[in-house]
Amino acid sequence: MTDITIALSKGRIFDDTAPLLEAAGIVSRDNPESSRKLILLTNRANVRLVIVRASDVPTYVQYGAADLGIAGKDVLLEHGGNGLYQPLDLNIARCRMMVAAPEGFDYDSAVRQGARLRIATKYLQTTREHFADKGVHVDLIKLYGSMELAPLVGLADAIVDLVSTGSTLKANNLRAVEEIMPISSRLIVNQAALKLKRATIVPILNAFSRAVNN
Ligand SMILES: Nc1ncnc2c1ncn2[C@@H]1O[C@H](COP(=O)(O)OP(=O)(O)OP(=O)(O)O)[C@@H](O)[C@H]1O
Ligand SMILES: O=P(O)(O)OC[C@H]1O[C@H](OP(=O)(O)OP(=O)(O)O)[C@H](O)[C@@H]1O
Repeated sequence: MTDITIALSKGRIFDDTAPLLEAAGIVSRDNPESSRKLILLTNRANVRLVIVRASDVPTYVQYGAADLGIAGKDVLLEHGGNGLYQPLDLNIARCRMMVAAPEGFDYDSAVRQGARLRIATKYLQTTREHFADKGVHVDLIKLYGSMELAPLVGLADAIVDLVSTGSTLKANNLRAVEEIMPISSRLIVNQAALKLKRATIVPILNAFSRAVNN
């Protein structure tokens, strides 16, 4: 029996993936919210889940430490996608990558006038590319979270972050001023594993695909 390892982050990705895994006949024996275990066994003796940071999922799959993984498009763009197949958009963890600025900040004028903007973000590659395409000069400030704070304390003029309901922006007197792209999570596969473990992996991919399209 071929062993399969699937890398997932806990929280929204695990929660939204659990029904898809179930459709593929895979049920975790533990809940990562209540367990401190990082390797979770499943009802299938040959399938295990590993729980990693969302932004680490592509790395585990790239190096073959996991055969499959679930990662947001935001994370995949920052990683670059080396060594990965991305066969399926799972349509889960949907949100939008946006530029956001304080309520009073005239973003459109600043861009029109060619001002050099200071942008705080966790998403350096995507942000750099977005503003380069627009021909806007930006100074990027790398943060790892709580981006919404940066414009409030003078660290940046604006941020690039993910927005879903908009309540985090609203709570911090920010508003979305530009959409960069819609985001959802994809199933990713190690390229070598797909060749070597094809007979085990393809039925899992097909079951995910059927569950997503239902
Ligand atoms: N508010 C949101 N609504 C829906 N999907 C979201 C939202 N925020 C993030 N996501 C998506 O879910 C994925 C996982 O988010 P999660 O909050 O679990 O990790 P993270 O905190 O962004 O990453 P890390 O732990 O590596 O810093 C993100 O990569 C993104 O694709
Ligand atoms: O528009 P909203 O529905 O308010 O969602 C947006 C928030 O969601 C994400 O954070 P998350 O909840 O993942 O927190 P984290 O970045 O600290 O993990 C994102 O970084 C925003 O802060």
